[in-house]
Amino acid sequence: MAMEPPPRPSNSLFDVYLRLRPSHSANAQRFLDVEESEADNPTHITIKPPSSDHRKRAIEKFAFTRVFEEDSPQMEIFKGTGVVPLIEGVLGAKGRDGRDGLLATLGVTGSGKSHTILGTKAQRGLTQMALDVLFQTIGTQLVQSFYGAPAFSSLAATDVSEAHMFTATAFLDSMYGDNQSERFPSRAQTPMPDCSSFVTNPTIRSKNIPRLSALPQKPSVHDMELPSEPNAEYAIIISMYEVYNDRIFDLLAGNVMKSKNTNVKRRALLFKSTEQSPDRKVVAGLTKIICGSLEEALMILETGLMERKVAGTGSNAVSSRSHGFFCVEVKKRNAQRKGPWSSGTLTIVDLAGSERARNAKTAGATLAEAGKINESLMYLGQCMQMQSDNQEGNRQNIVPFRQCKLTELLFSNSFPSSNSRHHHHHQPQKSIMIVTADPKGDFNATSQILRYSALAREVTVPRIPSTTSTILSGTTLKHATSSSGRSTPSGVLEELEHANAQIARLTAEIEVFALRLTEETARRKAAEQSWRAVEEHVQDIEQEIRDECFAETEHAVEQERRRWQTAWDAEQDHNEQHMDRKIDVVIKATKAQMREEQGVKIYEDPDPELKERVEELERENELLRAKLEAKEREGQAKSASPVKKMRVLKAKRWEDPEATLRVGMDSD
Ligand SMILES: Nc1ncnc2c1ncn2[C@@H]1O[C@H](COP(=O)(O)OP(=O)(O)OP(=O)(O)O)[C@@H](O)[C@H]1O
Repeated sequence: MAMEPPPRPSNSLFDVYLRLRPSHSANAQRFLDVEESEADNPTHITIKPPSSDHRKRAIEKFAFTRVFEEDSPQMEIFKGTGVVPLIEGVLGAKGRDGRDGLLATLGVTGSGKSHTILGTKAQRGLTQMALDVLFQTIGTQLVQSFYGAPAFSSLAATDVSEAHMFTATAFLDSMYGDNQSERFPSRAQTPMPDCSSFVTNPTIRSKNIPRLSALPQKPSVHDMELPSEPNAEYAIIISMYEVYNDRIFDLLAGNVMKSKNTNVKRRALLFKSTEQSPDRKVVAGLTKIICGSLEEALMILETGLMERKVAGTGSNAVSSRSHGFFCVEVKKRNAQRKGPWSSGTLTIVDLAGSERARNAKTAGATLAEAGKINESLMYLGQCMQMQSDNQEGNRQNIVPFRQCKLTELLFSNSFPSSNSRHHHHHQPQKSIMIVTADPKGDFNATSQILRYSALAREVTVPRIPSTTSTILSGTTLKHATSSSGRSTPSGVLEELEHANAQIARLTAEIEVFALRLTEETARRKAAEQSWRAVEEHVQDIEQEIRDECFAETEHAVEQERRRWQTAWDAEQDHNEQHMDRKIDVVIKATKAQMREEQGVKIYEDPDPELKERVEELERENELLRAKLEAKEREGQAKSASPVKKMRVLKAKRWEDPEATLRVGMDSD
């Protein structure tokens, strides 16, 4: 790749900075050098494989937006990497939406990512400085955000991500217990709210409470106030999550810290489009905290970091195994007219350290984890390479950011959505990547990161000093060179020299080819992997479609069956009725015929009146029988003989009028 002049206009979507850290090991060999620059700030570095590695001699040169050397303090990084313009973008121009900003650090484990972005016990990182500048700029224009304040409900209503929204005071109270809120007074002077979704666990209180006084105050940014809109009111909403094994976990839900159990099952969140945000994906269901002061925001940050650390101790206490996301939403609206809130988000990302799986003395789950980290960083590398190719203006490649959660979260806001007519007001996100490196650290891991993150790269192979000339320079033999081709000593030497030069050139070429081959192999593997991922995705989609089609067909078949059944039943009824009518007609016709032909008396079905009459007679009969029995009992009592009694009963035998009818019908 030809070397490009690197300092690109800062309005490009993606800037990549390199920060070198002072090395621990004084004796280790340095493999990275910063090139002197004619401009004020260096932009190029070269790396040479350590001399212990005899096989490789290629020198690689990389270009960055700017290179910060070992002695650069935090403040220089803050001012020199464009974080301040990023914050200005998030605040937005007058009357306009803010522009989303992304600040991320990338580097080998231990190269200084967390040091840069989150600071140390003694020094603040870029995150704390950025928060300070934000709160300082907004000053008294920050809204009252307590429960019941008009701003609180309107902010909660504006959220499109199905978030659980809390005020900082309520959140901190729920995390650390009673009365803690007095220690971090909100500008809003929040009354004690009802915060039912958090259950205070008194056992974890005192130990974990981050102490504000213990947090570093330096470097100070008190002289860095940015312009704000005079008649606007602002709100600052913070959320934090981590991406671990390609799954998203809320860092402010307090799951791990509250249960004390580091293996507590955490619910993964989805990155999806919601009902209120159909054209833009968001992390749905996060805990979001409305902050009333810088102190509150810092406490929230510490709380989320603690959760990340505690959740991570199960696997590795030292290195960050997850990608940490810290999001600051800045909302703005007219203070008098109120109206809708506009919004811009600053996302700060502490990426997991890249390391070679075989270097990590880990096994099982942790190894799989390392695999996931490397995989997601590899996808990130692909995206960054394509992005930088695109920015060079050569080609317009599609950046394959949908390959994993990490790249999706980092890049999906960087491009206009395919459905751009819906959110034309969203400017693409501006991103800053700070690559950290130890110039005396792990050569292989560092060079890999530099290769895919640099804005431009060039490989050269230095000429090897010819062995002949080395021999010659060490001897007193100084023959005149001969080009005649005769086998004079000087002619042989010349040929030898020539051959050696060719060997050196070919060796150099082989080396460049070997390097290219390694890269191409890595690219092929990456392409194969993404191909497999796409295939799996396609299979999933196919299965989904099959399932859907199956369900639909089942439904349609069932509906059709029911419709058919109803029709069949109706048809049956109709047929039966028809048949009955036919039988009636036949019976009537037959009867009429018989009457005509044979003069036979035909008994008709008893008509209803006759039936009533029969029933009446039956009842009467019943009555009479009862009377009769009564009389007989009376007679018995007067000592009539039993035989005589029987005779009386037989003589009185009652006749069933229907029997007569039945006889008539039988003969029908
Ligand atoms: N520029 C620097 N100046 C001084 N000390 C530094 C610098 N960068 C890093 N360090 C120190 O080196 C150690 C490791 O750095 P850090 O934790 O930031 O690495 P990391 O890249 O975040 O690692 P991991 O991927 O494991 O999280 C820390 O003690 C940190 O303070």
